[in-house]
Amino acid sequence: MELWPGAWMVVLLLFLLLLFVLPTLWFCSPSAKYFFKMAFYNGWILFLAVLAIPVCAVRGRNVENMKILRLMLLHIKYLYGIRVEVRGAHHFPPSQPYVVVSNHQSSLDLLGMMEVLPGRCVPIAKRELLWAGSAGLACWLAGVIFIDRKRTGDAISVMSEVAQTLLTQDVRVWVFPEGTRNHNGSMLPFKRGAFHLAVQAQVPIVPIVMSSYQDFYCKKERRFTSGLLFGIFNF
Ligand SMILES: CCCCCCCCCCCCCC(=O)SCCNC(=O)CCNC(=O)[C@H](O)C(C)(C)COP(=O)(O)OP(=O)(O)OC[C@H]1O[C@@H](n2cnc3c(N)ncnc32)[C@H](O)[C@@H]1OP(=O)(O)O
Ligand SMILES: CCCCCCCC/C=C\CCCCCCCC(=O)OC[C@@H](O)COP(=O)(O)O
Repeated sequence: MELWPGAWMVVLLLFLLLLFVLPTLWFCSPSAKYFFKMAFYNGWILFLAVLAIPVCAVRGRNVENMKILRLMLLHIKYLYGIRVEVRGAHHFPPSQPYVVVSNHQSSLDLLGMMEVLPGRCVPIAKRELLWAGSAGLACWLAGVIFIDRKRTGDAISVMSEVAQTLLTQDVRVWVFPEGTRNHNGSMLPFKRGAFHLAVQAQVPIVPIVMSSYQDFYCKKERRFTSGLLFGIFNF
């Protein structure tokens, strides 16, 4: 197929325009910067998941695969200039099943979570994440537990099974008891599942708090800067 001779010129002009417009937006518009950073965050995780899938598939669905995901995600904080400070990590019980409960501000929590994720620990996630392309498959291979939040009965029976698995397969579980992301500076009332789980399995609860992202990230204001710290306090 022959291209119309002026077509190359148009393509070149569009390319130059992009070359000029994108950096201008990046430096002049905090909202555009926010969108680029979030788009790259999701896109990069989807890409990393593509790499992780064949490695994890060797073992099949296995909680040990979570180590692979963790190692693959640890560098993201450097890309975003986020320094993660962990305090009190020694409070993790050394070697026994337990339920970690932590606050949930945004998908950036993944960075803090990966920083401290103990061995053989899997998060409980909303079922929709299973359909998030490569990330969903990687999560499934790493043993992430999916619950359908719209069907309380089903979610409860999944969690009762988890209570058994916790003990028989020496697994730890990470639950966001608020049940959804909440970035308004306070905490939502807790859902009860994590606590039923700990009682049913007779295991301790380990609370973790990630400090507010307000200094460097705010979805409402479309603001996402870098170089600021968030701490994780485990007490
Ligand atoms: C490289 C690629 C990498 C990819 C990334 C990898 C990492 C991915 C990380 C992903 C991170 C993703 C992060 C995410 O996706 S966060 C979103 C998903 N997580 C959650 O929803 C948190 C867990 N939710 C719960 O625990 C809720 O309680 C559930 C969902 C179970 C029900 O919620 P619901 O709102 O419907 O109701 P309710 O809590 O008011 O409870 C209702 C009633 O049921 C009773 N009840 C509850 N539970 C139990 C039980 N177990 N046994 C017996 N009874 C139980 C309870 O006492 C109450 O009864 P009563 O007291 O009023 O009489
Ligand atoms: C081919 C299909 C492409 C689908 C593209 C999907 C894009 C998503 C890509 C990557 C996702 C990265 C994994 C992020 C893990 C954190 C997930 C998360 O934070 O889920 C939110 C959940 O806790 C609460 O959900 P809601 O606040 O109730 O909502």
